[in-house]
Amino acid sequence: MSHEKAMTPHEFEQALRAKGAYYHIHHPYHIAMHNGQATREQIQGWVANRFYYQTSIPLKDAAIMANCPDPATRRKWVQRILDHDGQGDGEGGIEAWLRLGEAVGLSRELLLSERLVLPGVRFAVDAYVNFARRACWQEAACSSLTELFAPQIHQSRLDSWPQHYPWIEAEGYGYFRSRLSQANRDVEHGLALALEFCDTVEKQQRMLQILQFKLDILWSLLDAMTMAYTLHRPPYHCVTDQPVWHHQRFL
Ligand SMILES: O=C(O)c1cc(C(=O)O)c2c(n1)C(=O)C(=O)c1cc(C(=O)O)[nH]c1-2
Repeated sequence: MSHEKAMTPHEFEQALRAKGAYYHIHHPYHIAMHNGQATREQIQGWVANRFYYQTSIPLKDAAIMANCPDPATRRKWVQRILDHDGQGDGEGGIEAWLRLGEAVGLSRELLLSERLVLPGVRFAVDAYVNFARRACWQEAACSSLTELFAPQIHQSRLDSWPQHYPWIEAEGYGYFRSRLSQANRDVEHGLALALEFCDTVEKQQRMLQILQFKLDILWSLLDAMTMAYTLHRPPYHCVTDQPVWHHQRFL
């Protein structure tokens, strides 16, 4: 047992928010996209690789629900799955992302085939899903708190991409727009869970490490994309110019 005193809920929230310094909005790949310096191949690579994150989020949220015995929490959490999968006649985030793919010149079939998903991206995203399966549901739930920083990143794309990339069709931007309010609602729930659950210094320190783990995942996605699309060193580049890496989900 540590003799250090736990932070107050307000201080703990500030400590979680301070992790925004490490959000992927600060990654050079993301900065280049924001500044209009990204090539068509870099934008397409990002959209195709991020699709793997999009399709994995509902698996991650279902894993959290599978471990959560509290009906009140599940009742709220299930909305996250519906946001991505759609409900009734309403299309969800996965469909919106496929439209983003089309808007940047990638067919639905190509995105769905996962052929462009780099191994490093796959491993990082799979680590998130596997963490959600193994961890206690409160820790897994709070690992979504990078979403504290997400509305700003979606807004920044809406502000900058249409100016820099006139070749991207406007219908593609629906996903970013819909996440502005969805992410804010998710964060309200996630933050309340975190502040209630982390009532000791040990739990608070562990949760800050979990948030860093999640930030590391997002950063690693862009590192893998930098290797492939900026440095032109995709996997096996010194052996073959074919994308021979696996494109199957082994979760
Ligand atoms: O575009 C982004 O930069 C970004 C980041 C994140 C994030 O911070 O994890 C999410 C999303 N988008 C997103 O669209 C989304 O649905 C989402 C769900 C989650 C999560 O951890 O449950 N993160 C994110």
